[in-house]
Amino acid sequence: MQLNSIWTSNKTPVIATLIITLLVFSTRNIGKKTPDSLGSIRDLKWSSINFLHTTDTHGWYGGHTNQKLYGADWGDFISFTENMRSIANSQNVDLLLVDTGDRHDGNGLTDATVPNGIEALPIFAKQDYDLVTIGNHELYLYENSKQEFDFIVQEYGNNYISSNVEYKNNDGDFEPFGKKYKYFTTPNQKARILSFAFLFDFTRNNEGTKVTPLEDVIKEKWFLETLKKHPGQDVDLIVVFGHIPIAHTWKELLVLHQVLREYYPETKIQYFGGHSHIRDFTIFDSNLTGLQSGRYCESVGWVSIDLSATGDLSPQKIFARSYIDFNLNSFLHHSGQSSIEEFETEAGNNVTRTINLVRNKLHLNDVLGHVNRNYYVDYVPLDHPQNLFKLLADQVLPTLQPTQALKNQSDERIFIINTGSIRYDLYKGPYTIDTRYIVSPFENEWARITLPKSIAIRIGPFLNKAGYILSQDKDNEIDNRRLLPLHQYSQRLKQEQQLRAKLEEEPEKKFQYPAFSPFFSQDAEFQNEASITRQKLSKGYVTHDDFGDDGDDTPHKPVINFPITNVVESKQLDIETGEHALVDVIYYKFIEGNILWALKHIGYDEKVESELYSTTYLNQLLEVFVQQNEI
Ligand SMILES: O=c1ccn([C@@H]2O[C@H](COP(=O)(O)O)[C@@H](O)[C@H]2O)c(=O)[nH]1
Ligand SMILES: [Zn+2]
Ligand SMILES: [Zn+2]
Repeated sequence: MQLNSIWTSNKTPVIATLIITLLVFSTRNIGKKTPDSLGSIRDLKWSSINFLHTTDTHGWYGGHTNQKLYGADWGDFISFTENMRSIANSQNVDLLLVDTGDRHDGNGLTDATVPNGIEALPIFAKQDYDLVTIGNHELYLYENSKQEFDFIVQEYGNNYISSNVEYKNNDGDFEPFGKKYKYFTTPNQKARILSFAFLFDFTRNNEGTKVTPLEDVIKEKWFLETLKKHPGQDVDLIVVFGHIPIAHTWKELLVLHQVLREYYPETKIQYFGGHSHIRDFTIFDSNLTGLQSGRYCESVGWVSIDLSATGDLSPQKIFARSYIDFNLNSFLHHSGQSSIEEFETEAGNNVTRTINLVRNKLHLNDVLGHVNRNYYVDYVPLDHPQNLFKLLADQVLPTLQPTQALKNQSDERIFIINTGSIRYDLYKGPYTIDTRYIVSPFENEWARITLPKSIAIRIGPFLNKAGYILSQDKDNEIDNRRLLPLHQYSQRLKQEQQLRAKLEEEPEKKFQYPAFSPFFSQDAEFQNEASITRQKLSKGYVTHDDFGDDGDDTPHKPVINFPITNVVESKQLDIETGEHALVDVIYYKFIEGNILWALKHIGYDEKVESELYSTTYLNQLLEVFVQQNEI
């Protein structure tokens, strides 16, 4: 495909798109990995410099085996990027690949091994990234940090950047994961790029590592000297890519923005973010935008920047963004290929083969049980019968028994789990070894404290009242942000409110905005008419960002994310006993700091000592439950 036709792609006739789509469907092999929707795909806008971005992959390199919408695997992604690089080279523009961390925890491919990641990281590293950095999931366990330092940093060499995370070497000294920054020239356009990479202010890293908050780094000598060494006239673009949300509500990049603009008042700057698992694009100023590209190999982010654009322009004239669904329909479309044979590359196919071998070796498809219907993290409200937390709280957690004899065991128990410990929906169908890690990969043991009932019942509500952004208690180093899956605070909620408001303001547009979920509206008429207008679309991301709502490469019926609380409780209490009765409070050891923080703020001054309650991980408990019950 000629780049010219891509540049003018907005004018591409619908018929051409349909022909390509039909061709795509008629090719061998592809059906099993492509979504059923025949909806048209919005083209990418290419420019002088272009980026493909992944983040928070969490080991999903085998693709989503039961969701065709995200059915491509890492081998397909490698074929895609090879195709895209060819387009870029043929048009003498640049294409750079960026990843912003979190490669562990969330899929059998990474977590069913000891140490976790030992099979998945070499697969990830087959992708030829230009810029790679670290996420918090590379830092919980020392063994993962060591893999990162010994393997990923070595694999990517000068392309691995971390401006604020360090590793303790054999001499006991801290040295950066990779380089602290990179200044380089792009191969085709010869653009001069200065690049930094930051992790958010993460405090639960293992002792073999060190995270310096961004707010401190920007005062450090090396950082300021680097800015001075590369003044504005020597820099065509600054790229800051990091494991930090790009949302306006997140302070760190705003702080960085102030400093960068002092030194580079007019230089074009692009942020790439991560961690909160959403698609998002934000405008910081007319020459600075941020892109965030979702999670779990559901999305590949795209941003293109016109480096030649000068003058007082709106950011829309300089930057363009897209969120590409991680499937072969999208990959073929954007690479301009009409058949799988043309699209696939040798390197991509080799990686697909390796993934299949590893999945078989790890028995990820082995069936352990069966689930009769879907259970969702947040596509339904917390009290809905198909809410996964409701299933856990009502039925699964009460089956947990202590793994050892405990003194003074109470018949009354309250279980508290942080909702962030559940990573993904539980789908109808076979419950496999893979499912075990997809739903909850963490190997968190359970702790118990015994408290008067009047106190015990206040912990959960107190933690749920603690806000997300403002909940840090620096004195105690407690950060309640960790309790909740961050996408709950995503742009999506804000945007949905905007959409609702829009519907109210412009009732005539009502049916242009489909219902957000089957549970959103009680209005049957709305449901029926909306479903007529969207019958051709599959359910998926509908992203509303600072550039509007046309960023998703594939139009979808939107899903809603209902608000969920920081923690969910399961209570086994006796209404006959009084407020002084002793209750066992059982929680993951992982959130003990938060529990003690809540007790302190509730005003409970007694000394509390926790004991090990159980070594049965939540995913083991769930697995036995699925095997023994019809759910
Ligand atoms: O052992 C653990 C480690 C982490 N969590 C939860 O995970 C999320 C953070 O994941 P991101 O992918 O970085 O967003 C956070 O909510 C932690 O509480 C856990 O539950 N157990
Ligand atoms: Zn993540
Ligand atoms: Zn993260």
